Amino acid sequence: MKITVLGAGAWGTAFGQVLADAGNDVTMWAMEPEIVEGIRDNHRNHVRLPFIEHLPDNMTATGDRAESVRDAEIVVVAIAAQFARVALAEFKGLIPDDAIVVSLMKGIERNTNKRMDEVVRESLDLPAERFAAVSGPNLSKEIALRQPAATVVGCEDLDNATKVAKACTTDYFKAFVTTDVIGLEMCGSLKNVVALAVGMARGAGYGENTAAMIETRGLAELTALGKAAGADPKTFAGLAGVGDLIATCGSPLSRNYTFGANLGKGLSKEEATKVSNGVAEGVPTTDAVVALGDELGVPTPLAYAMSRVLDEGISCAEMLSLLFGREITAE
Ligand SMILES: NC(=O)C1=CN([C@@H]2O[C@H](COP(=O)(O)OP(=O)(O)OC[C@H]3O[C@@H](n4cnc5c(N)ncnc54)[C@H](OP(=O)(O)O)[C@@H]3O)[C@@H](O)[C@H]2O)C=CC1
Ligand SMILES: O=C(CO)COP(=O)(O)O
Repeated sequence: MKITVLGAGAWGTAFGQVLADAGNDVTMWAMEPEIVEGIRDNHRNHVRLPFIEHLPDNMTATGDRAESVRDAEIVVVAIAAQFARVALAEFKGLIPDDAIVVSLMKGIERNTNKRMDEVVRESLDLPAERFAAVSGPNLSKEIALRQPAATVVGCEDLDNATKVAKACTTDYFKAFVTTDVIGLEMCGSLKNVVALAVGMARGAGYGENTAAMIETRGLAELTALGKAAGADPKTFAGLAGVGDLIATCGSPLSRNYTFGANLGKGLSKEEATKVSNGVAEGVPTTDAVVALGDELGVPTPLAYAMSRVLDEGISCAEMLSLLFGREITAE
Protein backbone atom coordinates (compact mmCIF):
# COMPACT_ATOMS: atom_id res chain seq x y z
CA MET A 1 0.00 0.00 0.00
CA LYS A 2 0.98 3.64 -0.43
CA ILE A 3 1.00 5.24 3.00
CA THR A 4 1.82 8.82 4.01
CA VAL A 5 2.85 9.92 7.50
CA LEU A 6 2.31 13.58 8.36
CA GLY A 7 4.92 14.65 10.91
CA ALA A 8 8.42 13.17 11.13
CA GLY A 9 8.77 13.37 14.90
CA ALA A 10 10.05 10.44 16.98
CA TRP A 11 6.84 8.40 16.80
CA GLY A 12 5.89 9.44 13.26
CA THR A 13 9.29 8.25 12.03
CA ALA A 14 9.36 5.04 14.10
CA PHE A 15 5.81 4.15 12.98
CA GLY A 16 6.82 4.97 9.39
CA GLN A 17 9.59 2.41 9.77
CA VAL A 18 7.07 -0.18 11.06
CA LEU A 19 4.87 0.48 8.01
CA ALA A 20 7.85 0.18 5.69
CA ASP A 21 8.98 -3.03 7.41
CA ALA A 22 5.45 -4.37 6.81
CA GLY A 23 6.07 -3.89 3.07
CA ASN A 24 4.32 -0.58 2.36
CA ASP A 25 5.71 2.35 0.37
CA VAL A 26 5.97 5.10 2.95
CA THR A 27 6.25 8.84 2.37
CA MET A 28 6.96 11.08 5.35
CA TRP A 29 5.79 14.70 5.20
CA ALA A 30 7.74 17.15 7.36
CA MET A 31 7.93 20.92 7.55
CA GLU A 32 11.67 21.24 8.03
CA PRO A 33 13.78 20.87 4.84
CA GLU A 34 16.63 19.48 6.96
CA ILE A 35 14.46 16.54 8.13
CA VAL A 36 13.00 15.96 4.65
CA GLU A 37 16.46 15.85 3.06
CA GLY A 38 17.85 13.63 5.82
CA ILE A 39 15.15 10.98 5.34
CA ARG A 40 14.93 11.24 1.53
CA ASP A 41 18.64 11.40 0.73
CA ASN A 42 20.36 9.66 3.65
CA HIS A 43 17.62 7.51 5.24
CA ARG A 44 18.18 9.19 8.58
CA ASN A 45 16.20 11.39 10.94
CA HIS A 46 19.11 12.74 12.90
CA VAL A 47 16.90 15.21 14.79
CA ARG A 48 14.28 12.86 16.27
CA LEU A 49 15.83 9.37 16.00
CA PRO A 50 19.57 10.02 15.73
CA PHE A 51 20.52 6.47 16.81
CA ILE A 52 18.82 4.84 13.78
CA GLU A 53 21.49 4.67 11.12
CA HIS A 54 19.45 3.59 8.14
CA LEU A 55 15.69 3.96 7.76
CA PRO A 56 14.20 1.43 5.27
CA ASP A 57 14.77 2.00 1.55
CA ASN A 58 11.00 1.97 0.90
CA MET A 59 10.66 5.10 3.07
CA THR A 60 11.09 8.58 1.58
CA ALA A 61 10.13 12.16 2.48
CA THR A 62 8.83 15.37 0.99
CA GLY A 63 7.93 18.84 2.21
CA ASP A 64 5.27 19.25 -0.49
CA ARG A 65 1.80 18.67 0.98
CA ALA A 66 -0.03 17.75 -2.26
CA GLU A 67 2.77 15.46 -3.44
CA SER A 68 2.98 13.74 -0.04
CA VAL A 69 -0.64 12.53 0.01
CA ARG A 70 -1.17 11.94 -3.72
CA ASP A 71 -2.69 8.43 -4.23
CA ALA A 72 -2.25 7.61 -0.52
CA GLU A 73 -4.49 4.78 0.71
CA ILE A 74 -3.73 5.53 4.35
CA VAL A 75 -2.66 8.90 5.78
CA VAL A 76 -1.19 8.78 9.28
CA VAL A 77 -1.18 11.94 11.42
CA ALA A 78 1.67 12.23 13.95
CA ILE A 79 1.76 15.94 14.74
CA ALA A 80 1.90 17.48 18.23
CA ALA A 81 -1.78 17.45 19.29
CA GLN A 82 -2.15 21.19 19.94
CA PHE A 83 -1.03 21.92 16.36
CA ALA A 84 -3.04 19.21 14.61
CA ARG A 85 -6.00 21.43 13.68
CA VAL A 86 -3.89 24.17 12.12
CA ALA A 87 -1.57 21.71 10.35
CA LEU A 88 -4.42 19.58 8.94
CA ALA A 89 -6.29 22.61 7.58
CA GLU A 90 -3.55 22.78 4.92
CA PHE A 91 -4.31 19.20 3.83
CA LYS A 92 -8.08 19.66 3.43
CA GLY A 93 -9.04 18.80 -0.14
CA LEU A 94 -5.66 17.18 -0.86
CA ILE A 95 -6.21 13.77 0.78
CA PRO A 96 -7.84 11.21 -1.57
CA ASP A 97 -11.58 10.71 -0.92
CA ASP A 98 -11.21 7.02 -0.08
CA ALA A 99 -8.10 7.22 2.12
CA ILE A 100 -8.29 6.14 5.77
CA VAL A 101 -6.86 8.78 8.11
CA VAL A 102 -5.09 7.38 11.17
CA SER A 103 -4.16 9.38 14.26
CA LEU A 104 -1.17 8.45 16.43
CA MET A 105 -1.65 11.53 18.60
CA LYS A 106 -2.31 11.40 22.34
CA GLY A 107 -3.76 14.65 23.55
CA ILE A 108 -6.88 16.74 24.18
CA GLU A 109 -7.11 20.09 22.41
CA ARG A 110 -6.90 23.06 24.77
CA ASN A 111 -9.84 25.49 24.81
CA THR A 112 -12.16 23.18 22.84
CA ASN A 113 -11.47 20.12 25.12
CA LYS A 114 -11.82 17.92 22.04
CA ARG A 115 -10.23 14.52 21.44
CA MET A 116 -8.01 14.02 18.41
CA ASP A 117 -10.66 11.93 16.58
CA GLU A 118 -12.91 15.00 16.81
CA VAL A 119 -10.16 17.42 15.76
CA VAL A 120 -9.03 15.31 12.78
CA ARG A 121 -12.55 14.61 11.55
CA GLU A 122 -13.60 18.26 11.87
CA SER A 123 -10.43 19.56 10.19
CA LEU A 124 -10.69 17.21 7.20
CA ASP A 125 -14.47 16.84 7.07
CA LEU A 126 -13.96 13.10 7.45
CA PRO A 127 -16.71 10.51 8.06
CA ALA A 128 -16.26 8.28 11.14
CA GLU A 129 -15.67 5.11 9.11
CA ARG A 130 -12.56 6.67 7.52
CA PHE A 131 -10.95 7.64 10.83
CA ALA A 132 -8.79 5.28 12.89
CA ALA A 133 -6.84 5.81 16.12
CA VAL A 134 -3.71 3.88 17.07
CA SER A 135 -2.87 3.70 20.77
CA GLY A 136 -0.91 1.39 23.05
CA PRO A 137 2.32 1.02 25.03
CA ASN A 138 4.48 2.30 22.19
CA LEU A 139 7.59 4.13 23.39
CA SER A 140 8.96 5.24 20.02
CA LYS A 141 12.62 4.66 20.74
CA GLU A 142 12.06 1.00 21.65
CA ILE A 143 9.98 0.41 18.53
CA ALA A 144 12.55 2.20 16.37
CA LEU A 145 15.00 -0.46 17.64
CA ARG A 146 12.45 -3.11 16.58
CA GLN A 147 11.85 -4.37 20.12
CA PRO A 148 8.63 -6.46 20.25
CA ALA A 149 5.51 -4.40 21.02
CA ALA A 150 1.76 -4.33 20.48
CA THR A 151 -0.86 -1.67 19.86
CA VAL A 152 -4.59 -1.24 19.27
CA VAL A 153 -6.20 0.15 16.10
CA GLY A 154 -9.67 1.58 16.58
CA CYS A 155 -12.21 2.47 13.91
CA GLU A 156 -16.02 2.46 13.89
CA ASP A 157 -15.71 0.33 10.75
CA LEU A 158 -13.98 -2.88 11.85
CA ASP A 159 -12.93 -3.70 8.27
CA ASN A 160 -11.01 -0.43 8.08
CA ALA A 161 -9.47 -1.05 11.53
CA THR A 162 -8.34 -4.44 10.23
CA LYS A 163 -6.92 -2.88 7.05
CA VAL A 164 -4.82 -0.47 9.13
CA ALA A 165 -3.80 -3.25 11.56
CA LYS A 166 -2.61 -5.41 8.65
CA ALA A 167 -0.66 -2.49 7.22
CA CYS A 168 1.32 -2.10 10.46
CA THR A 169 1.83 -5.74 11.40
CA THR A 170 5.40 -7.05 11.31
CA ASP A 171 7.26 -9.83 13.08
CA TYR A 172 8.01 -7.45 15.97
CA PHE A 173 4.87 -5.24 15.98
CA LYS A 174 1.41 -6.69 16.66
CA ALA A 175 -1.83 -4.73 16.19
CA PHE A 176 -5.20 -5.62 17.75
CA VAL A 177 -8.48 -4.05 16.59
CA THR A 178 -11.46 -2.43 18.29
CA THR A 179 -14.41 -0.19 17.43
CA ASP A 180 -13.93 1.80 20.67
CA VAL A 181 -12.28 4.89 19.20
CA ILE A 182 -13.30 7.10 22.15
CA GLY A 183 -11.76 4.62 24.60
CA LEU A 184 -8.44 4.62 22.74
CA GLU A 185 -8.39 8.41 22.54
CA MET A 186 -9.18 8.84 26.23
CA CYS A 187 -6.61 6.23 27.34
CA GLY A 188 -3.81 7.73 25.26
CA SER A 189 -4.39 11.33 26.27
CA LEU A 190 -5.15 10.88 29.95
CA LYS A 191 -2.33 8.50 30.78
CA ASN A 192 0.08 11.33 29.92
CA VAL A 193 -1.29 13.36 32.84
CA VAL A 194 -0.78 10.35 35.13
CA ALA A 195 2.78 9.92 33.80
CA LEU A 196 3.55 13.54 34.65
CA ALA A 197 2.41 12.94 38.25
CA VAL A 198 4.28 9.63 38.63
CA GLY A 199 7.40 11.18 37.12
CA MET A 200 7.11 14.08 39.53
CA ALA A 201 6.81 11.73 42.52
CA ARG A 202 9.85 9.76 41.34
CA GLY A 203 11.82 12.95 40.76
CA ALA A 204 10.97 14.07 44.28
CA GLY A 205 12.38 10.78 45.59
CA TYR A 206 9.20 8.88 46.46
CA GLY A 207 9.08 5.10 45.95
CA GLU A 208 6.88 2.27 44.74
CA ASN A 209 3.85 2.82 47.00
CA THR A 210 3.43 6.39 45.86
CA ALA A 211 3.88 5.49 42.20
CA ALA A 212 1.40 2.59 42.48
CA MET A 213 -1.13 4.83 44.21
CA ILE A 214 -0.96 7.49 41.48
CA GLU A 215 -1.11 4.94 38.67
CA THR A 216 -4.08 3.06 40.16
CA ARG A 217 -6.07 6.14 41.13
CA GLY A 218 -5.13 7.66 37.78
CA LEU A 219 -6.52 4.62 36.00
CA ALA A 220 -9.78 4.94 37.97
CA GLU A 221 -9.96 8.61 37.00
CA LEU A 222 -9.34 8.06 33.33
CA THR A 223 -11.78 5.13 33.24
CA ALA A 224 -14.55 7.23 34.84
CA LEU A 225 -13.95 10.12 32.48
CA GLY A 226 -13.74 7.82 29.46
CA LYS A 227 -16.97 6.08 30.41
CA ALA A 228 -18.76 9.41 30.76
CA ALA A 229 -17.44 10.38 27.30
CA GLY A 230 -18.91 7.20 25.78
CA ALA A 231 -15.95 4.78 25.93
CA ASP A 232 -16.15 1.06 26.72
CA PRO A 233 -14.63 0.60 30.23
CA LYS A 234 -13.03 -2.68 29.06
CA THR A 235 -10.66 -0.71 26.83
CA PHE A 236 -9.03 0.77 29.94
CA ALA A 237 -8.02 -2.69 31.16
CA GLY A 238 -6.23 -3.44 27.88
CA LEU A 239 -3.04 -2.46 26.07
CA ALA A 240 -4.12 1.14 25.47
CA GLY A 241 -5.13 1.61 29.12
CA VAL A 242 -3.22 -0.32 31.78
CA GLY A 243 -0.61 -1.33 29.21
CA ASP A 244 0.28 2.21 28.23
CA LEU A 245 0.18 3.36 31.87
CA ILE A 246 2.75 0.71 32.79
CA ALA A 247 5.04 1.67 29.89
CA THR A 248 4.73 5.44 30.18
CA CYS A 249 4.76 5.73 33.97
CA GLY A 250 7.76 3.41 34.26
CA SER A 251 10.17 4.69 31.65
CA PRO A 252 12.56 7.60 31.37
CA LEU A 253 12.05 7.21 27.60
CA SER A 254 8.65 8.85 28.11
CA ARG A 255 8.75 12.62 27.64
CA ASN A 256 5.81 13.02 30.04
CA TYR A 257 7.44 10.94 32.78
CA THR A 258 10.72 12.82 32.30
CA PHE A 259 8.99 16.20 32.28
CA GLY A 260 7.31 15.25 35.58
CA ALA A 261 10.60 13.96 37.03
CA ASN A 262 12.23 17.30 36.25
CA LEU A 263 9.39 19.13 38.01
CA GLY A 264 9.87 16.79 40.99
CA LYS A 265 13.57 17.64 41.08
CA GLY A 266 12.62 21.31 41.42
CA LEU A 267 12.72 22.60 37.84
CA SER A 268 10.02 25.11 36.87
CA LYS A 269 7.59 24.31 34.05
CA GLU A 270 9.58 26.63 31.78
CA GLU A 271 12.90 24.97 32.70
CA ALA A 272 11.44 21.49 32.20
CA THR A 273 10.08 22.55 28.79
CA LYS A 274 13.51 23.79 27.73
CA VAL A 275 15.22 20.46 28.47
CA SER A 276 12.38 18.31 27.09
CA ASN A 277 13.33 16.36 23.97
CA GLY A 278 10.04 16.38 22.05
CA VAL A 279 6.48 17.17 22.97
CA ALA A 280 5.16 16.30 26.47
CA GLU A 281 1.48 16.18 25.52
CA GLY A 282 0.30 15.88 29.12
CA VAL A 283 1.32 19.47 29.83
CA PRO A 284 -1.25 21.25 27.61
CA THR A 285 -3.71 18.35 28.03
CA THR A 286 -3.95 18.59 31.84
CA ASP A 287 -6.14 21.71 31.95
CA ALA A 288 -8.25 20.30 29.11
CA VAL A 289 -8.86 17.13 31.17
CA VAL A 290 -9.99 19.19 34.17
CA ALA A 291 -12.33 21.18 31.90
CA LEU A 292 -13.65 18.00 30.29
CA GLY A 293 -14.29 16.53 33.76
CA ASP A 294 -16.29 19.65 34.70
CA GLU A 295 -18.21 19.42 31.43
CA LEU A 296 -19.06 15.74 31.96
CA GLY A 297 -19.63 15.99 35.73
CA VAL A 298 -16.73 13.63 36.58
CA PRO A 299 -14.29 14.49 39.40
CA THR A 300 -10.68 14.61 38.19
CA PRO A 301 -8.63 15.07 41.38
CA LEU A 302 -5.33 13.94 39.86
CA ALA A 303 -5.60 16.15 36.78
CA TYR A 304 -6.70 19.03 39.03
CA ALA A 305 -3.68 18.54 41.33
CA MET A 306 -1.36 18.43 38.30
CA SER A 307 -2.97 21.56 36.87
CA ARG A 308 -2.10 23.36 40.13
CA VAL A 309 1.52 22.19 39.66
CA LEU A 310 1.64 23.41 36.06
CA ASP A 311 -0.31 26.65 36.52
CA GLU A 312 0.79 27.70 40.03
CA GLY A 313 3.99 25.78 40.65
CA ILE A 314 2.86 23.92 43.81
CA SER A 315 5.30 21.29 45.12
CA CYS A 316 5.05 17.52 44.74
CA ALA A 317 4.08 17.11 48.41
CA GLU A 318 1.32 19.70 47.99
CA MET A 319 0.17 18.02 44.76
CA LEU A 320 -0.10 14.67 46.52
CA SER A 321 -1.82 16.10 49.58
CA LEU A 322 -4.55 17.42 47.28
CA LEU A 323 -5.36 13.78 46.47
CA PHE A 324 -5.99 12.98 50.15
CA GLY A 325 -9.44 14.33 50.96
CA ARG A 326 -10.37 13.70 54.64
CA GLU A 327 -13.68 12.13 53.72
CA ILE A 328 -13.76 8.31 53.87
CA THR A 329 -15.06 6.83 50.61
CA ALA A 330 -15.26 3.43 48.93
CA GLU A 331 -12.32 2.77 46.62
N1 LIG B 1 7.05 9.32 20.98
C1 LIG B 1 6.31 8.33 21.39
O1 LIG B 1 6.81 7.39 22.00
C2 LIG B 1 4.85 8.32 21.12
C3 LIG B 1 4.18 9.46 20.76
N2 LIG B 1 2.83 9.43 20.56
C4 LIG B 1 2.09 10.62 20.18
O2 LIG B 1 2.39 10.94 18.82
C5 LIG B 1 2.32 12.35 18.62
C6 LIG B 1 3.61 12.82 17.97
O3 LIG B 1 4.65 12.45 18.84
P1 LIG B 1 6.18 12.44 18.43
O4 LIG B 1 6.36 12.13 17.01
O5 LIG B 1 6.86 11.55 19.38
O6 LIG B 1 6.53 13.96 18.78
P2 LIG B 1 7.83 14.84 18.48
O7 LIG B 1 7.88 15.86 19.54
O8 LIG B 1 8.99 13.98 18.24
O9 LIG B 1 7.38 15.52 17.13
C7 LIG B 1 6.26 16.37 17.03
C8 LIG B 1 5.86 16.45 15.60
O10 LIG B 1 4.83 17.44 15.45
C9 LIG B 1 5.21 18.32 14.42
N3 LIG B 1 4.64 19.64 14.57
C10 LIG B 1 4.69 20.45 15.64
N4 LIG B 1 4.05 21.60 15.37
C11 LIG B 1 3.61 21.51 14.10
C12 LIG B 1 2.89 22.37 13.22
N5 LIG B 1 2.49 23.58 13.61
N6 LIG B 1 2.63 21.95 11.96
C13 LIG B 1 3.04 20.74 11.55
N7 LIG B 1 3.71 19.89 12.34
C14 LIG B 1 4.00 20.27 13.58
C15 LIG B 1 6.72 18.36 14.54
O11 LIG B 1 7.26 18.90 13.38
P3 LIG B 1 8.70 19.64 13.49
O12 LIG B 1 9.69 18.60 13.82
O13 LIG B 1 8.84 20.20 12.11
O14 LIG B 1 8.56 20.68 14.56
C16 LIG B 1 7.02 16.88 14.71
O15 LIG B 1 6.95 16.21 13.50
C17 LIG B 1 2.08 12.96 20.01
O16 LIG B 1 0.72 13.26 20.14
C18 LIG B 1 2.47 11.85 20.98
O17 LIG B 1 1.74 11.90 22.18
C19 LIG B 1 2.12 8.27 20.68
C20 LIG B 1 2.77 7.11 21.01
C21 LIG B 1 4.17 7.04 21.25
O1 LIG C 1 2.73 7.40 24.46
C1 LIG C 1 3.85 7.00 24.67
C2 LIG C 1 4.13 5.57 24.91
O2 LIG C 1 3.05 4.77 24.62
C3 LIG C 1 4.99 7.93 24.68
O3 LIG C 1 4.94 8.69 25.79
P1 LIG C 1 5.61 10.13 25.80
O4 LIG C 1 4.82 10.98 24.84
O5 LIG C 1 5.49 10.56 27.21
O6 LIG C 1 7.03 10.00 25.37
